[in-house]
Amino acid sequence: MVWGISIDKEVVLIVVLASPVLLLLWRRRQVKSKEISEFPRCPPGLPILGNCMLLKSGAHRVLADLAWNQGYGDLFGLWLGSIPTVVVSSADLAKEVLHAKDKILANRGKYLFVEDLYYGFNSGPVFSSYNPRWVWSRKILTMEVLTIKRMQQLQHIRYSELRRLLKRLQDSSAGGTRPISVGRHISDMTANTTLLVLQSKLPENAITSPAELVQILEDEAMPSMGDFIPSLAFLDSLNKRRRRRAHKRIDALMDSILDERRQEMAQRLQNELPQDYLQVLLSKEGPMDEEHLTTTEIKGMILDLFGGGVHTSSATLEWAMAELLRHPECMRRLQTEVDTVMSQHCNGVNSVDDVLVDDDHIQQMPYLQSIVKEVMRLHPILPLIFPRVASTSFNLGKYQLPAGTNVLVNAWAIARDPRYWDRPTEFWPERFSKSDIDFSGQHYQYLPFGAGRRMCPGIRLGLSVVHVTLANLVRHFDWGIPDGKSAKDIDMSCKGGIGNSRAVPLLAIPKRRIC
Ligand code: HEM
Repeated sequence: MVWGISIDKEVVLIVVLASPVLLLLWRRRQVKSKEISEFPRCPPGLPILGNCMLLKSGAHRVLADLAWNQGYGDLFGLWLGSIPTVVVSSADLAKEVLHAKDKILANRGKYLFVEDLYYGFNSGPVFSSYNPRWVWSRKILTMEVLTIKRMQQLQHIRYSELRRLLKRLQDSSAGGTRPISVGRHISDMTANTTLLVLQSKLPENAITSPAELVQILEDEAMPSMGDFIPSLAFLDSLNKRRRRRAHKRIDALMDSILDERRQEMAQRLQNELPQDYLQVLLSKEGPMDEEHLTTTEIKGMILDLFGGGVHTSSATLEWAMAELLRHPECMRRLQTEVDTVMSQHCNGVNSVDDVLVDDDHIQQMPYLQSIVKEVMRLHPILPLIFPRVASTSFNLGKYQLPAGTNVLVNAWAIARDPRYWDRPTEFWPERFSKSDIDFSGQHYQYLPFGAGRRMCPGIRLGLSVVHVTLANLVRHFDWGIPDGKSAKDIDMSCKGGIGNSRAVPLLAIPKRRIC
């Protein structure tokens, strides 16, 4: 999910027509805003809607422009309907939000789509409030599910999906003569891989395929007007019905996955069962108490792990391929690094296909690691991280802000800020070769996985998928740009919506390499 609001034109029209009544409500909000002493300066907004229209699409760019070019600076305010919101655009303030005030700001907002499409607040890790149950379930995720050991146990699944991807690229491009949609192929692979690490096999004849599930989450998981102006929630009723229908399909898929495994658990010994995420979670199924996860919580966790794992990795990989196509010198240097490392592992092997680049090889590929860091600097998939919501009043900068304030950290703007980065808008992976900046959430000018207690728990898996897939894509193929186009023609705009995806799908021609 990204912080973009779905606002239909009709809604704006209705708001205008109903403005006399709504103005009364607005006056009440204005009174409330005056009660907050010294709220940071806000850009002008519309009655009732406040600044919602600013966030319609590409919010991170619009907010960066306000901070940098329109004099609003590192900390400014917004009124999203009736919700007081502040936007942070410096590393120091990001540190205050994600480190010093991390506990107060560890809540998520309550969005209608979480009720309709997901399993409600507090059932999955992503949208749960910060509470003891969330702390416990997060511990399960980090200590039992998303561990290095389990990643290693499930490595073979990932590698076999990767082989399938490489074969599909070869086939779909008709042996390197036809352009293919890079992102779609990679997204199919990450969707299959994520479902496989979750539950070891792809559901057969499922009501909803992995690719459809990705599409549903991409289309529907987005805040709507009623989240910010509760009195206008009724205007969202058509979308609500669509989200509920989508939820039914998701729930039927979850039921079939869970039922099948429960049957296996009844028939097989513990050591004969797959060691996947589902097994860890289902082995804790039970009543709502301190030792068990309820069925709804398990479904919520599976959905969040799927949603968290698929799009983030595939969108990052698509950006990476776009940058490499635009910078052939970086592509060549990367291929040389990968070939050099792999030549030490290919003795006696007949074909490049026989050996995949895997996690162990990645350690020996510093340039690959710099490329991935640089791609995530320029194209963080959650450019505003996830909004944090204050559980009590708190101070930020010179302001005392009330409980319920939403805080947006513009990680995209901070990662392009000349105060922290030389040549900030350039793709220049070498910047990381002598730098100690990493993904750990300790460097607040660089936050692709967030920071603090709500930092991404899937960081290891996400990075492994991105590194290993990218290395294999350039090892196995030379990549060309479709006829009549050049590197300059590759559109680098982003679309808004879920994550920071590319607006225009990347087309390229993979030509098999013989090393
Ligand atoms: C390149 C890959 C990935 C990127 C860039 C990424 C990025 C992020 C970011 C920025 C957040 C918000 C952190 C915050 O609020 O401070 C997040 C949260 C989350 N991510 Fe990831 N992620 C990736 C892969 C994964 C994977 C593979 C999984 C699991 C399979 C995953 C599961 C989650 C979950 C469950 C949360 C919510 C954590 C919470 O609220 O406590 N992510 N991710």
